[in-house]
Amino acid sequence: MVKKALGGAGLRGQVAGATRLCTVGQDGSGLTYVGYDIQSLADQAQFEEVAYLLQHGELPTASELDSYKTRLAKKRELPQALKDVLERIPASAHPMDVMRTGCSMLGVLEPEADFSEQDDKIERMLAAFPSIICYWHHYAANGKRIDTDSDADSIGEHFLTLLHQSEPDPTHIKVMHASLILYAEHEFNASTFNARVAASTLTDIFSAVTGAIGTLRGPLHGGANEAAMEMIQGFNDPDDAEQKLLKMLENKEKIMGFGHAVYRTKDPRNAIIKDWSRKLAEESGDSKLYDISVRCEEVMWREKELFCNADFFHASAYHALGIPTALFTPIFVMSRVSGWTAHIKEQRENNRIIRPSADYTGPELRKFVPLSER
Ligand SMILES: CC(=O)SCCNC(=O)CCNC(=O)[C@H](O)C(C)(C)COP(=O)(O)OP(=O)(O)OC[C@H]1O[C@@H](n2cnc3c(N)ncnc32)[C@H](O)[C@@H]1OP(=O)(O)O
Ligand SMILES: O=C([O-])CC(=O)C(=O)O
Repeated sequence: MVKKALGGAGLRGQVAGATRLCTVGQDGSGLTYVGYDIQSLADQAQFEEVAYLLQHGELPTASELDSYKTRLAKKRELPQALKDVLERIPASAHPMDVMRTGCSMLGVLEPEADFSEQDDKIERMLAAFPSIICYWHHYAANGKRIDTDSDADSIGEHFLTLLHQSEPDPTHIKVMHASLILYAEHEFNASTFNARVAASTLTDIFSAVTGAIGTLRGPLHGGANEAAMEMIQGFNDPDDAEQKLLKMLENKEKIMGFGHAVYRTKDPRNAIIKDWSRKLAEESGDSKLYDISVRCEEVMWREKELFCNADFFHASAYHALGIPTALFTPIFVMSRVSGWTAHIKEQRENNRIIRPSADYTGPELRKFVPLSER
């Protein structure tokens, strides 16, 4: 008898472990990081406070934050051997492949000898990831070898400084803080679960994060911000967006940036990034993509009761910051590495190898037929 494959249900709703790091979709506490509501964190905190919270379980005091940021700033520079590898990655590569390769190479050059080094390695990845993507971006585009150090006060500012090779607008730095906070952590999403499975084998932290980057890359997960951008750029105006969306829905196409595996009526991160996208549109006097995005949101809710997830309004917001579309998902990596590594630490604290069972759906026992008789 052929049984129904559980995998087809995507393990939806099944509890696969415990975490103190995050709630997703719980009534009354939709999204919290270590007990703090996402709205208050995105409104009031810097990303570094949130990264510290995830790593250490408490918000930092002013002096703890100061020394944390000083340590991170000292870890931005890349070793020459890593720059050499980045220079060999072709300009045609996807930046997520660059992130995956860069993370893996960092683990080759500066391996985690034992778990006592984990906090140092986590800080290294947080600090170095923006440098990795920007170094490759400039070298691949025009052969320019940028300085990967900067005087920036934060990870978001460092990224914008390296990307644009100029001092960022203060509003843009605030958007980066909010965006990195929104993307930092989300319980047992696919990439985090991947990181925990890897960690449960007691592998090193770079291997676990490298796997998570590969998982985040897919358009059903982190890659949706890039895919959403490609879609909305194909719409001329809100009416055109509505017509084309209706056609896509008729053709049963997936609309990127909509829907969620856990949330049923809204993603609490959407209102926050949507608000930033609106402010950026007002500030620049160019509201085309914002207006198109709002119409998409209306049509999707009206037609399918599907709502924007964290990715959808990130597309227009990042575009307004002058960020190339292919770099959208690498920014997600720069942020989510804080959540992945917090989960890796949590897994290591109380570890047992993660090894579920499968419901067998193959043939009954068969007699082996030798090659010559087949
Ligand atoms: C940060 C993040 O990773 S957030 C997620 C980013 N991903 C995307 O934006 C990609 C587009 N969205 C999707 O593919 C899905 O909504 C997922 C992957 C996020 C969640 O998938 P699921 O948990 O399987 O979705 P769910 O069970 O709610 O789907 C219900 C129905 O709505 C449909 N649906 C869900 N999302 C969409 C969408 N974006 N466009 C069109 N239809 C959709 C499903 O196909 C399904 O239809 P069916 O019953 O006829 O098969
Ligand atoms: O939780 C999920 O399945 C996907 C998601 O929104 C995230 O990882 O931020």
